[in-house]
Amino acid sequence: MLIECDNLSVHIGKKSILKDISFSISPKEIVTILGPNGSGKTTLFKTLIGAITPTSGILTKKYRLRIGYVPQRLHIDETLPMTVRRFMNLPSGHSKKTVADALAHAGVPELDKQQIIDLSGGQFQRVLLARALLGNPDLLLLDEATQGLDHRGSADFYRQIASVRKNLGCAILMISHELHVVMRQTDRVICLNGHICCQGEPEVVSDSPEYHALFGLDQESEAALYLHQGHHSHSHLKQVSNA
Ligand SMILES: Nc1ncnc2c1ncn2[C@@H]1O[C@H](COP(=O)(O)OP(=O)(O)OP(=O)(O)O)[C@@H](O)[C@H]1O
Repeated sequence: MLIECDNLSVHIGKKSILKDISFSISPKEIVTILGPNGSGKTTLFKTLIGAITPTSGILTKKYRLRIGYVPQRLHIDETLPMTVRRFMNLPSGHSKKTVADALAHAGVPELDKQQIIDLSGGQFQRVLLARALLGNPDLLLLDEATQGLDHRGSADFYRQIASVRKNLGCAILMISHELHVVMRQTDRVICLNGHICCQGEPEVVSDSPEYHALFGLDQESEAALYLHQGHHSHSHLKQVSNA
């Protein structure tokens, strides 16, 4: 077990933001957090990295757990010329090989001399991913890392994430709005709306009434479309667990 939340609650001022959150992440697992705007996803991430102290409950981390963080977006001043290699060496320097390896794992080995402002959205997200890999994380947190990418760009990015897990063996916890795009690459989904509404394997969650209540029919039909494009059986699925 890398990280475990046991009945975690977070209040900011008098407002309850997260209530009775319990889940754990095992080594090499890919877990996706889904939730509508304002459901507490970012607050949960901030709590996991220690930027917010839970009001109650217990957060347990593996001794010396290394966490890599890929932010939703990062604003770079467009007047500031900066190559990818320089960006990768901020705030602290790394060997040329370490930077090259991280870019290769993120699927963009050729970008090191490029100017940051010339990168496409998808390339920049991969550079942010490479930067998060520099510390050789046990657990990678991705906060809506595909925001602004189209479906194909998002699907490509999630495939890259799956290959990072395969090649580097780190666990991945990511926030996404797109269950239908991410479901092939995720082991487990947690639906959050201040509390955990449901969690389980992606196909089970996408069929669950809790998920439908949270996301409505649009997501339902899109998820069904993606699900039935694949050739798999539903018979082996585990039960969804309700919190
Ligand atoms: N520092 C803060 N002070 C007061 N309220 C806050 C603070 N941070 C978050 N909140 C509130 O907590 C709730 C959850 O916010 P959070 O950013 O965690 O949600 P989210 O699921 O990440 O949303 P989004 O999908 O829009 O990014 C919101 O109602 C937000 O207004």
